[in-house]
Amino acid sequence: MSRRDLRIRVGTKEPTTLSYTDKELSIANGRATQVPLRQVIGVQRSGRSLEISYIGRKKTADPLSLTKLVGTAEDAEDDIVDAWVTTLLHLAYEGMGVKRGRRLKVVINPHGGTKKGVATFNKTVEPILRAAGCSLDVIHTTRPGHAYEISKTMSLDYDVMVIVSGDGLIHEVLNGFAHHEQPINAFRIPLAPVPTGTGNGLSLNILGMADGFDVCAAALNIVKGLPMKIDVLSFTQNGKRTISFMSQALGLAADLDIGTDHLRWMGESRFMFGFLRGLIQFKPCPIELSYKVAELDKEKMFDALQKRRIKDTAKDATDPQALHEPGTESTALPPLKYSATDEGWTVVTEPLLYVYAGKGPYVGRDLMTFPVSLPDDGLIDIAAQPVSSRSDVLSNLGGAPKGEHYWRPNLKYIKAHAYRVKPLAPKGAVAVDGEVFPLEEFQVEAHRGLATLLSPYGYYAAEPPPRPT
Ligand SMILES: Nc1ncnc2c1ncn2[C@@H]1O[C@H](COP(=O)(O)OP(=O)(O)OP(=O)(O)O)[C@@H](O)[C@H]1O
Repeated sequence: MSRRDLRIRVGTKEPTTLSYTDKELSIANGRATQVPLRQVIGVQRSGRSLEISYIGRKKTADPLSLTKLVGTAEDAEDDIVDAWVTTLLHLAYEGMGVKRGRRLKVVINPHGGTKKGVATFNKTVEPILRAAGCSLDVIHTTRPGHAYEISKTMSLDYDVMVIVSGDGLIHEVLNGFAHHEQPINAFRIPLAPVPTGTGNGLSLNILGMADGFDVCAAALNIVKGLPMKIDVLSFTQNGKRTISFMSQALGLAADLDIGTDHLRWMGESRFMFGFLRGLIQFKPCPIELSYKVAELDKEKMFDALQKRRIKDTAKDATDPQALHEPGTESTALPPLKYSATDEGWTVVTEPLLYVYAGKGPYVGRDLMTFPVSLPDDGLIDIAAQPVSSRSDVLSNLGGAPKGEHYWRPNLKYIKAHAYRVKPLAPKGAVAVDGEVFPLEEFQVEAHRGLATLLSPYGYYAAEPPPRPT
């Protein structure tokens, strides 16, 4: 038996042989189960008794869940058991660049989504975090704006900020960080969402469509995810700067978020309802859009995304020096770089039905609005739909869940350093990360790699739509 094998007796059954490689733990008792070491989260040991905790699927089609394998190593000396456990845990944590026993600040919105945040956290998420030896400091929000205050004033000696809610609370937390007395250090604390809201776009972007709503996958990301730097955007209106991490929506796109609040019972379908309602009205949005162009060629943007997904990005992304632009080493929020009077703004002259701008592929379950968005290119993706026919727009909409609208020639897709919007009529609204702002002149620019997420992959997990043949 190699030093990596250990026989334990589980209950009265035949002995189970446990063995590990650098990649996985194998559990064999008649049939063998392989558990990737990334999914092994903890071992409790008392003498020769062991409790091994891991996240897995009981059957292939089952959701992820926490399993605790309890047994006694009857025929091994204490020090053999000790060495076996120590090496296994080392491979499952430090060997993957992950610190054991992360200190977590956990913010839960009891009113997010279907109001199951607290129950879900207590029943499913917390046991995983405890089994992984994390320390928890849990706060339930009591009102809108509470998460903003918490993150604005919190001590920065946490390894992770866990947010149990939807995208609205993430927006609040990032704005709290922006107003923290040490904003740059606050933004260095990685965020890890647990999807219990109505809109969980960030969770989809981190975990992908298959796992994006799986709170066990989210819990595993809290325990084992690696830091991934992301750009955040400054939305500036009337001299006031708001941090936006996901989207700004105008025209038909704003109809998704605005005026559908009373339809929360519909869950995410309310966004589709809003879109269809806007489509029936089919009004161009009364704005002038101008941008500082970085790229207009969809082929090149797609290739850049593919390259990014191939290389081992988690390593690059964890190196803060690689991504922070000069100037962000200071403790203050980076200053704005662009103004209306600069040279080099491109003005869009044709009428637009909607403008959707932001970061991260998914903005919701049925909408992969920015399929080629990169976490840290320092650029804003803009999808602008010129006024064409309803059937054209409907075809684009049909492909939106998988981002297929991206390749349609009648959709303008721009990567920009910054953009500006000037209203041409006094009425309307802009939705910033789902929050309503008046349609008054505003500017948006990107801050490269300013904030941090935990990610299993080191890149956004959305599958971009294939290039049409
Ligand atoms: N205790 C509370 N009572 C009422 N509202 C709260 C409470 N705590 C936080 N909120 C507010 O709930 C809003 C929605 O939160 P969040 O986005 O996380 O959930 P959601 O269900 O996905 O909502 P949305 O669809 O607006 O994104 C936030 O703007 C936040 O300010």
